[in-house]
Amino acid sequence: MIRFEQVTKRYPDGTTAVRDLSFEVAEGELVTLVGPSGCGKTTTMMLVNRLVEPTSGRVLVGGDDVAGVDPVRLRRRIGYVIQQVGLFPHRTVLDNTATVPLLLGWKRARARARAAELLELVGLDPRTYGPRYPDQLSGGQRQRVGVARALAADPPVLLMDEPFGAVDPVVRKQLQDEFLRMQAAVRKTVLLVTHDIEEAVRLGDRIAVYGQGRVEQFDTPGAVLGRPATPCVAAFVGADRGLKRLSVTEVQPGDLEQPPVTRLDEPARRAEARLRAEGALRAVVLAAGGDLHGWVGTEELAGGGLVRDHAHRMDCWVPVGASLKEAFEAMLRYDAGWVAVLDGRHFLGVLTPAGLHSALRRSADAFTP
Ligand SMILES: Nc1ncnc2c1ncn2[C@@H]1O[C@H](COP(=O)(O)OP(=O)(O)OP(=O)(O)O)[C@@H](O)[C@H]1O
Repeated sequence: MIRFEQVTKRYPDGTTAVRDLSFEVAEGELVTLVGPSGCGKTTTMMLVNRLVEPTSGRVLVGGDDVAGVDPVRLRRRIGYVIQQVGLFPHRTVLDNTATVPLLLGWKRARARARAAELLELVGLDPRTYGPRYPDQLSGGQRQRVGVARALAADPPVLLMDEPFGAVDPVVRKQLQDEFLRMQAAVRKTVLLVTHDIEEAVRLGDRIAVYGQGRVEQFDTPGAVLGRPATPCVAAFVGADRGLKRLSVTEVQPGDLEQPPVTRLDEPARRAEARLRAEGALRAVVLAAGGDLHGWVGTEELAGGGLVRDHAHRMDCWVPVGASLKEAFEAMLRYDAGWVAVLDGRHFLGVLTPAGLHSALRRSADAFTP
Protein backbone atom coordinates (compact mmCIF):
# COMPACT_ATOMS: atom_id res chain seq x y z
CA MET A 1 0.00 0.00 0.00
CA ILE A 2 2.86 2.38 0.88
CA ARG A 3 6.19 1.39 -0.56
CA PHE A 4 9.60 3.02 -0.30
CA GLU A 5 12.08 1.94 -2.98
CA GLN A 6 15.66 2.95 -2.26
CA VAL A 7 14.63 6.44 -1.29
CA THR A 8 17.27 9.02 -0.42
CA LYS A 9 16.49 12.59 0.60
CA ARG A 10 19.23 15.18 0.67
CA TYR A 11 18.17 18.70 1.64
CA PRO A 12 19.64 21.65 -0.31
CA ASP A 13 22.10 22.41 2.50
CA GLY A 14 23.62 18.96 2.06
CA THR A 15 21.95 17.21 5.02
CA THR A 16 21.08 13.64 4.11
CA ALA A 17 17.89 13.07 6.10
CA VAL A 18 17.22 9.53 4.86
CA ARG A 19 19.45 7.21 2.91
CA ASP A 20 18.45 4.26 0.74
CA LEU A 21 15.15 3.65 2.46
CA SER A 22 13.26 0.49 1.39
CA PHE A 23 10.23 -0.93 3.17
CA GLU A 24 6.57 -1.53 2.64
CA VAL A 25 3.43 -0.94 4.70
CA ALA A 26 0.72 -3.44 3.79
CA GLU A 27 -2.91 -2.43 3.37
CA GLY A 28 -4.56 -2.07 6.77
CA GLU A 29 -1.22 -2.30 8.56
CA LEU A 30 0.05 0.13 11.19
CA VAL A 31 3.79 0.73 11.04
CA THR A 32 5.47 2.88 13.66
CA LEU A 33 8.64 4.82 12.88
CA VAL A 34 10.77 5.21 15.97
CA GLY A 35 14.25 6.52 16.63
CA PRO A 36 16.26 9.36 18.13
CA SER A 37 15.64 13.00 17.27
CA GLY A 38 16.75 14.06 13.81
CA CYS A 39 17.05 10.52 12.39
CA GLY A 40 14.67 11.17 9.49
CA LYS A 41 11.23 9.99 10.66
CA THR A 42 9.31 13.13 9.76
CA THR A 43 11.10 13.38 6.43
CA THR A 44 10.01 9.79 5.67
CA MET A 45 6.43 10.71 6.41
CA MET A 46 6.49 13.87 4.29
CA LEU A 47 7.85 11.92 1.34
CA VAL A 48 4.52 10.09 1.26
CA ASN A 49 2.29 13.14 0.83
CA ARG A 50 4.87 15.08 -1.22
CA LEU A 51 5.61 17.75 1.33
CA VAL A 52 9.15 16.57 0.56
CA GLU A 53 10.39 15.18 -2.78
CA PRO A 54 12.96 12.37 -2.90
CA THR A 55 16.43 13.07 -4.24
CA SER A 56 16.46 9.54 -5.62
CA GLY A 57 14.27 6.44 -5.41
CA ARG A 58 10.48 6.12 -5.52
CA VAL A 59 7.57 6.27 -3.09
CA LEU A 60 4.42 4.39 -4.11
CA VAL A 61 0.97 4.74 -2.59
CA GLY A 62 -1.63 2.21 -3.71
CA GLY A 63 0.74 1.16 -6.50
CA ASP A 64 1.18 4.68 -7.95
CA ASP A 65 4.50 6.53 -7.86
CA VAL A 66 3.52 9.66 -5.94
CA ALA A 67 5.82 11.76 -8.13
CA GLY A 68 3.23 11.37 -10.88
CA VAL A 69 0.17 12.21 -8.77
CA ASP A 70 -1.08 15.77 -8.34
CA PRO A 71 -0.20 16.71 -4.73
CA VAL A 72 -3.66 18.07 -3.95
CA ARG A 73 -5.36 14.91 -5.19
CA LEU A 74 -2.76 12.79 -3.41
CA ARG A 75 -3.35 14.52 -0.06
CA ARG A 76 -7.07 13.94 -0.29
CA ARG A 77 -6.34 10.22 -0.12
CA ILE A 78 -4.03 10.68 2.84
CA GLY A 79 -5.07 11.84 6.31
CA TYR A 80 -2.36 13.78 8.14
CA VAL A 81 -2.21 14.21 11.91
CA ILE A 82 0.53 16.35 13.45
CA GLN A 83 1.50 16.97 17.03
CA GLN A 84 0.51 20.63 17.15
CA VAL A 85 -2.79 19.55 15.59
CA GLY A 86 -3.17 22.77 13.59
CA LEU A 87 -6.88 23.35 14.19
CA PHE A 88 -8.35 26.59 12.86
CA PRO A 89 -8.88 28.75 15.98
CA HIS A 90 -11.90 30.65 14.63
CA ARG A 91 -13.83 27.59 13.50
CA THR A 92 -15.87 25.39 15.78
CA VAL A 93 -14.71 21.85 16.49
CA LEU A 94 -17.47 20.52 14.23
CA ASP A 95 -16.42 22.73 11.32
CA ASN A 96 -12.76 21.97 11.91
CA THR A 97 -13.58 18.26 11.65
CA ALA A 98 -15.61 18.85 8.48
CA THR A 99 -12.75 20.76 6.77
CA VAL A 100 -11.69 18.14 4.24
CA PRO A 101 -15.18 16.98 3.21
CA LEU A 102 -16.09 20.65 2.61
CA LEU A 103 -12.94 21.08 0.50
CA LEU A 104 -14.03 18.03 -1.44
CA GLY A 105 -17.32 19.81 -2.21
CA TRP A 106 -19.67 17.86 0.06
CA LYS A 107 -22.94 19.60 0.98
CA ARG A 108 -22.62 21.37 4.34
CA ALA A 109 -25.23 19.18 6.07
CA ARG A 110 -23.59 15.97 4.91
CA ALA A 111 -20.12 17.17 5.90
CA ARG A 112 -21.35 18.16 9.36
CA ALA A 113 -23.19 14.86 9.85
CA ARG A 114 -19.97 13.04 8.97
CA ALA A 115 -17.98 15.27 11.34
CA ALA A 116 -20.40 14.53 14.19
CA GLU A 117 -20.06 10.80 13.51
CA LEU A 118 -16.26 11.07 13.70
CA LEU A 119 -16.25 13.12 16.90
CA GLU A 120 -18.37 10.35 18.38
CA LEU A 121 -15.84 7.78 17.10
CA VAL A 122 -12.92 9.52 18.86
CA GLY A 123 -14.87 9.76 22.10
CA LEU A 124 -16.11 13.37 21.99
CA ASP A 125 -19.84 13.99 22.28
CA PRO A 126 -20.60 16.17 19.24
CA ARG A 127 -23.42 17.96 21.05
CA THR A 128 -21.07 19.09 23.82
CA TYR A 129 -17.85 19.62 21.90
CA GLY A 130 -19.01 20.31 18.33
CA PRO A 131 -19.97 23.96 19.00
CA ARG A 132 -16.82 24.77 21.02
CA TYR A 133 -13.72 26.47 19.70
CA PRO A 134 -10.31 24.77 19.88
CA ASP A 135 -9.08 26.91 22.79
CA GLN A 136 -12.01 25.62 24.85
CA LEU A 137 -10.61 22.07 24.73
CA SER A 138 -7.91 20.26 26.69
CA GLY A 139 -4.74 19.19 24.89
CA GLY A 140 -5.92 15.57 24.71
CA GLN A 141 -9.30 16.61 23.32
CA ARG A 142 -7.62 18.75 20.66
CA GLN A 143 -5.55 15.76 19.62
CA ARG A 144 -8.70 13.67 19.28
CA VAL A 145 -10.19 16.35 17.03
CA GLY A 146 -6.99 16.20 14.96
CA VAL A 147 -7.51 12.45 14.48
CA ALA A 148 -11.22 12.90 13.68
CA ARG A 149 -10.40 15.57 11.11
CA ALA A 150 -7.79 13.38 9.43
CA LEU A 151 -10.35 10.57 9.10
CA ALA A 152 -13.20 12.76 7.87
CA ALA A 153 -12.92 12.04 4.17
CA ASP A 154 -12.29 8.35 4.90
CA PRO A 155 -8.78 8.28 3.39
CA PRO A 156 -7.22 4.83 2.99
CA VAL A 157 -3.88 6.12 4.31
CA LEU A 158 -3.12 7.96 7.55
CA LEU A 159 0.14 9.69 8.41
CA MET A 160 0.51 10.51 12.08
CA ASP A 161 3.46 12.54 13.37
CA GLU A 162 3.70 12.19 17.16
CA PRO A 163 -0.09 12.35 17.36
CA PHE A 164 -0.20 11.66 21.12
CA GLY A 165 2.94 13.58 21.99
CA ALA A 166 1.84 16.64 23.87
CA VAL A 167 -0.21 15.09 26.68
CA ASP A 168 0.51 13.53 30.05
CA PRO A 169 1.17 9.76 30.24
CA VAL A 170 -2.33 8.86 31.50
CA VAL A 171 -4.18 10.72 28.75
CA ARG A 172 -1.65 9.40 26.28
CA LYS A 173 -2.43 5.80 27.19
CA GLN A 174 -6.16 6.57 26.87
CA LEU A 175 -5.70 8.10 23.43
CA GLN A 176 -3.59 5.12 22.35
CA ASP A 177 -6.26 2.68 23.56
CA GLU A 178 -8.99 4.58 21.76
CA PHE A 179 -6.92 4.77 18.65
CA LEU A 180 -6.25 1.01 18.68
CA ARG A 181 -9.98 0.32 19.08
CA MET A 182 -10.74 2.64 16.22
CA GLN A 183 -8.02 1.18 14.01
CA ALA A 184 -9.40 -2.32 14.62
CA ALA A 185 -12.70 -1.06 13.17
CA VAL A 186 -11.49 1.12 10.28
CA ARG A 187 -8.24 -0.67 9.31
CA LYS A 188 -6.39 2.22 7.69
CA THR A 189 -2.89 1.90 6.34
CA VAL A 190 -0.98 3.93 8.92
CA LEU A 191 2.52 5.34 9.29
CA LEU A 192 2.97 6.71 12.80
CA VAL A 193 6.05 8.60 13.99
CA THR A 194 7.04 8.51 17.62
CA HIS A 195 10.26 8.82 19.59
CA ASP A 196 8.80 6.65 22.34
CA ILE A 197 9.67 2.97 22.08
CA GLU A 198 6.79 2.00 24.42
CA GLU A 199 4.33 3.69 22.09
CA ALA A 200 5.98 2.14 19.04
CA VAL A 201 5.64 -1.42 20.35
CA ARG A 202 2.15 -0.86 21.69
CA LEU A 203 0.69 0.51 18.50
CA GLY A 204 2.73 -1.01 15.69
CA ASP A 205 1.97 -4.19 13.76
CA ARG A 206 5.55 -3.65 12.66
CA ILE A 207 8.19 -1.13 13.66
CA ALA A 208 10.87 0.64 11.67
CA VAL A 209 13.69 1.51 14.07
CA TYR A 210 15.79 4.33 12.69
CA GLY A 211 19.43 5.09 13.27
CA GLN A 212 20.89 8.20 11.64
CA GLY A 213 19.03 8.46 8.31
CA ARG A 214 18.45 4.75 7.84
CA VAL A 215 16.26 1.93 9.04
CA GLU A 216 18.28 -0.34 11.30
CA GLN A 217 15.51 -2.89 11.77
CA PHE A 218 12.04 -3.38 10.32
CA ASP A 219 10.11 -6.06 12.10
CA THR A 220 7.36 -7.02 14.54
CA PRO A 221 7.49 -5.59 18.08
CA GLY A 222 8.28 -9.05 19.47
CA ALA A 223 11.24 -9.52 17.13
CA VAL A 224 12.61 -5.99 17.61
CA LEU A 225 12.56 -6.45 21.38
CA GLY A 226 13.63 -10.09 21.27
CA ARG A 227 16.34 -9.90 18.63
CA PRO A 228 17.57 -6.34 18.13
CA ALA A 229 19.38 -6.36 14.79
CA THR A 230 22.17 -3.91 15.72
CA PRO A 231 23.78 -2.50 18.87
CA CYS A 232 22.09 0.81 18.07
CA VAL A 233 18.62 -0.86 18.13
CA ALA A 234 19.51 -2.71 21.33
CA ALA A 235 20.51 0.56 22.99
CA PHE A 236 17.36 2.28 21.80
CA VAL A 237 14.89 -0.41 22.95
CA GLY A 238 16.52 -0.40 26.39
CA ALA A 239 17.94 -2.85 28.88
CA ASP A 240 14.44 -3.80 30.04
CA ARG A 241 13.41 -5.00 26.60
CA GLY A 242 12.75 -8.48 28.03
CA LEU A 243 10.03 -7.04 30.24
CA LYS A 244 8.63 -4.94 27.41
CA ARG A 245 8.21 -8.11 25.36
CA LEU A 246 5.77 -9.49 27.89
CA SER A 247 3.26 -6.83 26.93
CA VAL A 248 3.54 -7.30 23.16
CA THR A 249 3.42 -11.10 23.05
CA GLU A 250 0.06 -12.86 23.04
CA VAL A 251 -0.82 -16.12 24.72
CA GLN A 252 -1.56 -18.63 21.98
CA PRO A 253 -3.05 -22.15 22.20
CA GLY A 254 0.33 -23.71 21.25
CA ASP A 255 1.92 -22.30 24.43
CA LEU A 256 -0.46 -24.15 26.73
CA GLU A 257 -0.11 -27.31 28.76
CA GLN A 258 -2.91 -29.75 29.49
CA PRO A 259 -3.18 -30.38 33.23
CA PRO A 260 -5.23 -33.26 34.72
CA VAL A 261 -8.94 -32.46 34.42
CA THR A 262 -12.14 -33.77 35.93
CA ARG A 263 -15.80 -32.86 35.47
CA LEU A 264 -18.35 -31.56 37.92
CA ASP A 265 -20.52 -34.67 37.52
CA GLU A 266 -17.74 -37.26 37.82
CA PRO A 267 -18.01 -39.45 40.97
CA ALA A 268 -15.41 -38.07 43.40
CA ARG A 269 -13.84 -41.42 44.32
CA ARG A 270 -13.43 -42.41 40.69
CA ALA A 271 -11.75 -39.07 39.94
CA GLU A 272 -9.54 -39.47 43.00
CA ALA A 273 -8.35 -42.93 41.92
CA ARG A 274 -7.64 -41.72 38.41
CA LEU A 275 -5.76 -38.64 39.58
CA ARG A 276 -3.71 -40.61 42.10
CA ALA A 277 -2.75 -43.07 39.38
CA GLU A 278 -1.52 -40.10 37.32
CA GLY A 279 0.36 -38.77 40.36
CA ALA A 280 -1.67 -35.53 40.24
CA LEU A 281 -2.19 -33.47 43.41
CA ARG A 282 -4.97 -31.36 41.90
CA ALA A 283 -7.08 -31.09 38.78
CA VAL A 284 -8.94 -28.48 36.79
CA VAL A 285 -12.71 -28.94 37.09
CA LEU A 286 -14.76 -28.46 33.94
CA ALA A 287 -18.51 -27.93 33.61
CA ALA A 288 -20.66 -29.37 30.85
CA GLY A 289 -19.38 -28.44 27.38
CA GLY A 290 -15.80 -27.93 28.60
CA ASP A 291 -16.32 -24.57 30.34
CA LEU A 292 -13.99 -23.79 33.22
CA HIS A 293 -15.54 -24.25 36.64
CA GLY A 294 -12.55 -24.30 39.00
CA TRP A 295 -10.13 -26.73 40.61
CA VAL A 296 -10.05 -29.50 43.18
CA GLY A 297 -7.34 -31.17 45.31
CA THR A 298 -7.01 -34.95 44.83
CA GLU A 299 -7.15 -35.56 48.61
CA GLU A 300 -10.42 -33.67 48.96
CA LEU A 301 -12.11 -36.15 46.62
CA ALA A 302 -11.79 -38.91 49.24
CA GLY A 303 -14.92 -37.43 50.83
CA GLY A 304 -17.09 -39.14 48.14
CA GLY A 305 -20.14 -37.83 46.32
CA LEU A 306 -19.55 -35.94 43.08
CA VAL A 307 -16.62 -33.73 42.15
CA ARG A 308 -18.98 -30.72 42.33
CA ASP A 309 -19.28 -31.25 46.10
CA HIS A 310 -15.56 -30.46 46.53
CA ALA A 311 -14.70 -28.10 43.70
CA HIS A 312 -13.40 -24.54 44.26
CA ARG A 313 -13.98 -21.66 41.90
CA MET A 314 -10.96 -20.39 40.04
CA ASP A 315 -10.44 -16.74 39.18
CA CYS A 316 -6.90 -17.06 37.88
CA TRP A 317 -7.58 -17.07 34.16
CA VAL A 318 -7.03 -14.91 31.07
CA PRO A 319 -8.64 -14.98 27.63
CA VAL A 320 -6.65 -16.47 24.76
CA GLY A 321 -4.90 -13.59 22.98
CA ALA A 322 -4.21 -11.78 26.25
CA SER A 323 -0.65 -10.53 26.63
CA LEU A 324 1.96 -12.51 28.52
CA LYS A 325 2.12 -9.54 30.86
CA GLU A 326 -1.57 -9.95 31.75
CA ALA A 327 -1.06 -13.70 32.23
CA PHE A 328 1.98 -13.12 34.44
CA GLU A 329 0.14 -10.49 36.48
CA ALA A 330 -2.70 -12.96 37.07
CA MET A 331 -0.21 -15.57 38.32
CA LEU A 332 1.28 -13.04 40.74
CA ARG A 333 -2.09 -11.69 41.87
CA TYR A 334 -3.43 -15.14 42.73
CA ASP A 335 -0.03 -16.45 43.82
CA ALA A 336 -0.57 -19.33 41.37
CA GLY A 337 1.91 -21.55 39.52
CA TRP A 338 -0.15 -21.35 36.35
CA VAL A 339 -3.00 -19.45 34.80
CA ALA A 340 -5.97 -20.98 32.95
CA VAL A 341 -6.55 -19.76 29.40
CA LEU A 342 -10.10 -19.52 28.09
CA ASP A 343 -11.82 -18.98 24.77
CA GLY A 344 -15.01 -17.34 26.00
CA ARG A 345 -15.70 -19.62 28.99
CA HIS A 346 -14.24 -22.67 27.23
CA PHE A 347 -11.10 -24.07 28.87
CA LEU A 348 -8.13 -24.39 26.49
CA GLY A 349 -5.29 -25.28 28.87
CA VAL A 350 -2.94 -23.60 31.30
CA LEU A 351 0.05 -21.34 30.87
CA THR A 352 2.98 -22.18 33.15
CA PRO A 353 6.21 -20.21 33.60
CA ALA A 354 7.84 -22.67 31.16
CA GLY A 355 5.08 -21.95 28.61
CA LEU A 356 5.58 -18.25 29.13
CA HIS A 357 9.25 -18.66 28.38
CA SER A 358 8.63 -20.61 25.18
CA ALA A 359 6.04 -18.02 24.09
CA LEU A 360 8.70 -15.31 24.47
CA ARG A 361 11.10 -17.30 22.32
CA ARG A 362 8.41 -17.82 19.70
CA SER A 363 7.77 -14.08 19.50
CA ALA A 364 11.45 -13.32 19.00
CA ASP A 365 11.73 -15.96 16.28
CA ALA A 366 8.65 -14.79 14.39
CA PHE A 367 10.73 -12.91 11.88
CA THR A 368 8.87 -11.24 9.05
CA PRO A 369 11.13 -10.15 6.20
N1 LIG B 1 14.23 21.60 5.35
C1 LIG B 1 15.35 21.08 5.82
N2 LIG B 1 16.54 21.52 5.43
C2 LIG B 1 17.68 20.99 5.88
N3 LIG B 1 17.74 19.97 6.76
C3 LIG B 1 16.57 19.49 7.21
C4 LIG B 1 15.32 20.01 6.78
N4 LIG B 1 14.33 19.31 7.40
C5 LIG B 1 14.95 18.42 8.18
N5 LIG B 1 16.28 18.50 8.07
C6 LIG B 1 17.31 17.66 8.73
O1 LIG B 1 17.12 16.31 8.33
C7 LIG B 1 17.35 15.44 9.42
C8 LIG B 1 16.11 14.57 9.67
O2 LIG B 1 15.03 15.40 10.11
P1 LIG B 1 13.59 14.84 10.47
O3 LIG B 1 12.74 15.98 10.82
O4 LIG B 1 13.14 13.95 9.37
O5 LIG B 1 13.95 13.97 11.75
P2 LIG B 1 12.99 13.30 12.86
O6 LIG B 1 13.50 11.94 13.03
O7 LIG B 1 11.59 13.48 12.48
O8 LIG B 1 13.36 14.19 14.13
P3 LIG B 1 12.49 14.58 15.43
O9 LIG B 1 12.21 13.31 16.16
O10 LIG B 1 13.42 15.50 16.17
O11 LIG B 1 11.25 15.27 14.91
C9 LIG B 1 17.74 16.32 10.60
O12 LIG B 1 19.15 16.37 10.66
C10 LIG B 1 17.18 17.68 10.22
O13 LIG B 1 17.93 18.71 10.79
